[in-house]
Amino acid sequence: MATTTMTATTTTTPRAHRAFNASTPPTSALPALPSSLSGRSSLQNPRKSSSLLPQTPRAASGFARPPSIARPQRSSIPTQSTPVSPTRGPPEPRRVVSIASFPQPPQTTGARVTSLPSGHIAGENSTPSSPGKKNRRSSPLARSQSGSSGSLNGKFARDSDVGIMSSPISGDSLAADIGVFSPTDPSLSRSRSMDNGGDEKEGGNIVVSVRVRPGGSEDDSNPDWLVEGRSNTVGYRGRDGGMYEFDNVFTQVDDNARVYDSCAKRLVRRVMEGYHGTVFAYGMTGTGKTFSMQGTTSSPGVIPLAITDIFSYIRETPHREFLLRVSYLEIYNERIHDLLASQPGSSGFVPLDQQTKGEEIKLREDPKRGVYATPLKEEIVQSPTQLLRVIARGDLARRTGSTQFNARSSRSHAVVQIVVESRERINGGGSMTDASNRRHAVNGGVRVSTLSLIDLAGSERAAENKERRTEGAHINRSLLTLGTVIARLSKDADGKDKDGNHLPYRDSKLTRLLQPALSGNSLVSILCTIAIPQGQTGAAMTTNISEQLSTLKFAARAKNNLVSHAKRSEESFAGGVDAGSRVLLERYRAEIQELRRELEVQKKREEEDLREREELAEMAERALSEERHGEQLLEMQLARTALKERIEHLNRLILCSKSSGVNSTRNSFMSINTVPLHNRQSTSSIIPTTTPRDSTITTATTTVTIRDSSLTTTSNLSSPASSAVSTDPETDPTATGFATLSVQFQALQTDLAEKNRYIATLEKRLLHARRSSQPRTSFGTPRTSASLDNLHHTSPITEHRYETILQEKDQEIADLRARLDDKDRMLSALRSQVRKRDNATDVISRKSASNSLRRKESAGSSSTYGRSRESLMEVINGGRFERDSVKEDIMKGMIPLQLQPGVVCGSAGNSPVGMGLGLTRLERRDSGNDLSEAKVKRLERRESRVSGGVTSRAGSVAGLRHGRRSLAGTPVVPASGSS
Ligand SMILES: Nc1ncnc2c1ncn2[C@@H]1O[C@H](COP(=O)(O)OP(=O)(O)OP(=O)(O)O)[C@@H](O)[C@H]1O
Repeated sequence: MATTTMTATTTTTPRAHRAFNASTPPTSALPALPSSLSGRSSLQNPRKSSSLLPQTPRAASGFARPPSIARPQRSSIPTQSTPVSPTRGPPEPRRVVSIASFPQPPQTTGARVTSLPSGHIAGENSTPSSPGKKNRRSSPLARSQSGSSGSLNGKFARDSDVGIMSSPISGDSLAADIGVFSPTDPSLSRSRSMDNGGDEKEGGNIVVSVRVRPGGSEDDSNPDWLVEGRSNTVGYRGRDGGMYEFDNVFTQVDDNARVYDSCAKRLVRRVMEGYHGTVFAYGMTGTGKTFSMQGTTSSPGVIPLAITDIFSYIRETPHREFLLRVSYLEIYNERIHDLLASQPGSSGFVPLDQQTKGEEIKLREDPKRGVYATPLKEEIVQSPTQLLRVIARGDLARRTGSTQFNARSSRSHAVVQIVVESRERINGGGSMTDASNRRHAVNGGVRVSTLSLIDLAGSERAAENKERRTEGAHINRSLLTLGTVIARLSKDADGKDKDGNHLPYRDSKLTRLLQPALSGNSLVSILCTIAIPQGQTGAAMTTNISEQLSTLKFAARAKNNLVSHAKRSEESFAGGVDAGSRVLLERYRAEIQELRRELEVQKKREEEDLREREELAEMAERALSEERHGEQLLEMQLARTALKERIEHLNRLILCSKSSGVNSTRNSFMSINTVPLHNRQSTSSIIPTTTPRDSTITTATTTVTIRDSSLTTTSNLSSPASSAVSTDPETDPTATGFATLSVQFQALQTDLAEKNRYIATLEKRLLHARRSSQPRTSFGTPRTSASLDNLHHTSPITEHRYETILQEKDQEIADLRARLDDKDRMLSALRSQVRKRDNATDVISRKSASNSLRRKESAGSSSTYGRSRESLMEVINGGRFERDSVKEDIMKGMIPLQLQPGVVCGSAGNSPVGMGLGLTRLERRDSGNDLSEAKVKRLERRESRVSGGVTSRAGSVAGLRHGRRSLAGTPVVPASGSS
């Protein structure tokens, strides 16, 4: 942005003490507050402690008060030296530099407005004085003059640090030509009272400072001006000039941090303690008011630094709780606008003609609140960042425009008001965010204080632009009113002029708004900004110098006339707080308590709800678990039943395999086999568990036994003697064998039916188990599925058990099926045997008939024998055997002949095969088979021989006899012998 000649050439920007970023406020601890203003040593300021600085001698006391501001008093400079404060320790040795030693100004002083008289401004032989600010404050000019020899040496001394060429002037001439306006001793004493922390004293709460803006050129010097930061003096040697002393004089090199520390920091702290405070910047346009109040990112001004300090104070004061609210207004053309309510443009700078005017704010007066603007938006802020953002928003809405001296001139008075409410806390040490600490906060009074930070619009004498002129007129009028009010203020007449007349606060909105501060209810810090005129000539220079002098005079009046008897604000208590009270802290506290109560109620309600929900969930869970339990019970029952049945079944099997008499004796065999299988359970209880493999073996054994029984029947074929017996079931062992087979058959039938039933039951249950588990895994509702999942996931053992049971069932079914097959085979074998038995019976009966016939024939008739033989062969070959298999078996000798159990015979006519008594199992003998074959062949051969010759007939008969004897059980005699 372009600047005017005054600003565009600025090259030396003071460096900030600390970096500052509005978006990221410093969080680190701020430097400790100075204990008192007077306590600051000049050593803290490098500039002031610089040995290069021209040192002014100290005066013992201040100046006498000038009779009028318009005409500064001439040299009534005391000569005694400055007393050393006992509290400050030994004074710092100072190099006394007389202003007379300054180099002479150039002779061509066209730029200088006035001709300064020659002479010394400071004595060379001044005594060292304390560097303390307090001492320095006490009439620097007086000090300088008291230390001087009374005359200026005619030389100019260059204050290299300040950059001001000072003209050597005599004290008298200085007194005559420079308007020396100094706050007199009484006001200084009041200033000191604030420095010492005496907050109840009448004076001392007004701080007036002057800041000199750096010039545009490298050589900021102007021999007509004296700016003495060390002695807080500023003077002009020209016409209407004078030397002024203030609480603070900031030179061109002083930065914003130093300005804040010296003129606002303590005031801010006092505000936090409950005092009202006002800081405002006054000066001609372009002299650095906004720069001082707002600052820049690299050099934050009074407002951001105050905000930082406010929050630092809150952090450091745990025994109180605070509430901050901020408002931001501007007085533009004598109208008040709420800068927080207006909507600025998206860009930072909004031209005046584009800016919308917000609702006009009226000023009201209240005995408690004083003068206040309404309606005004107040925002409650909780952090420095938030507060800075709010103010930055207001800055964007502020009216600015270009003036001759400032490209972006503030065309309005801007007032930031920060209301601080605070209240003591009973437990002091806790955190504000700690709920328990907040709960224990004492219900004490709330203290309300206001910090007003005001950036006034700059006064401007001449403006070319009409709009600027209008604005300037308003600005100037309000500033004039302000000056008038301050000029007419009387320390002794409370809020009235010395004649007792009311002060014209109402003549402008600015003075109206500042009334509480100006009338003494507030601590006040006034920062007046000036710029040493440079590069101007003629009327412009004259005007400019006049403006700067006017500012100095204003500052001098303020310092001289302003009175503050600010008291710490009273605490207002909760009892008196109504809904419209300003004490928001109390209202909020009440609201918070109310909300907390509501929260408690809500919490209780939620807890009840939760409890109810939990109960419901518990019930539902219980129902679900009952259902699940029922299912589990059912499954367990099924499993148990299946297991029981399996045990029973196994027991049954065991009993079968373990029956002691089954394989030992015939009787036991018979007794076992005659007892139906299903009735054997009574003896099973004593038998331990066995395996299915055992049962299979047992079954196989049984099968063999049955086969043995069938052999009995077959053996009867060649035993005519026993055939008669065998027809009698009571006595004939063969008949007994038939009965056994029949009983066995029945028992097996029964067992088979039982097994079938058992298999059917198992299959049914298996089907049921699969059906009940299938929907849960694939088609079940989410809940059922979930319950199954629960079952599965929470009980893998159960799942595994079911798997095992199912596998066992399958295995069992397979076993049973295998056994069934065995039974089937047994049955078919039995059936086959039964049929064979029937056939055999038939054959035996036929054989008996044949034998009787042969006996008849053997009595002497060969024809009879021939018929008998034929009939035998007919029996054998004539197809009277119903089944070829039996015939073949007999023919091949596959079925050993057994007359009775235990007796095995070979074929007739051959050597005896052997006798085995007590054998229950007959094994096939190949020799026997061979014998049968041989026998048949022999018979065939003999048959051919019979047909061929008689001699062979006798042998055949003998053979037959032998065969009959064999069948009768007689010892076998070799056939050859008989023949
Ligand atoms: N101490 C300083 N150091 C560096 N630059 C400064 C200083 N004071 C003022 N300036 C610069 O001078 C210009 C004008 O300053 P500023 O806007 O603060 O003046 P002002 O008094 O507020 O003017 P107006 O009354 O017109 O608003 C700005 O560019 C600012 O940066």
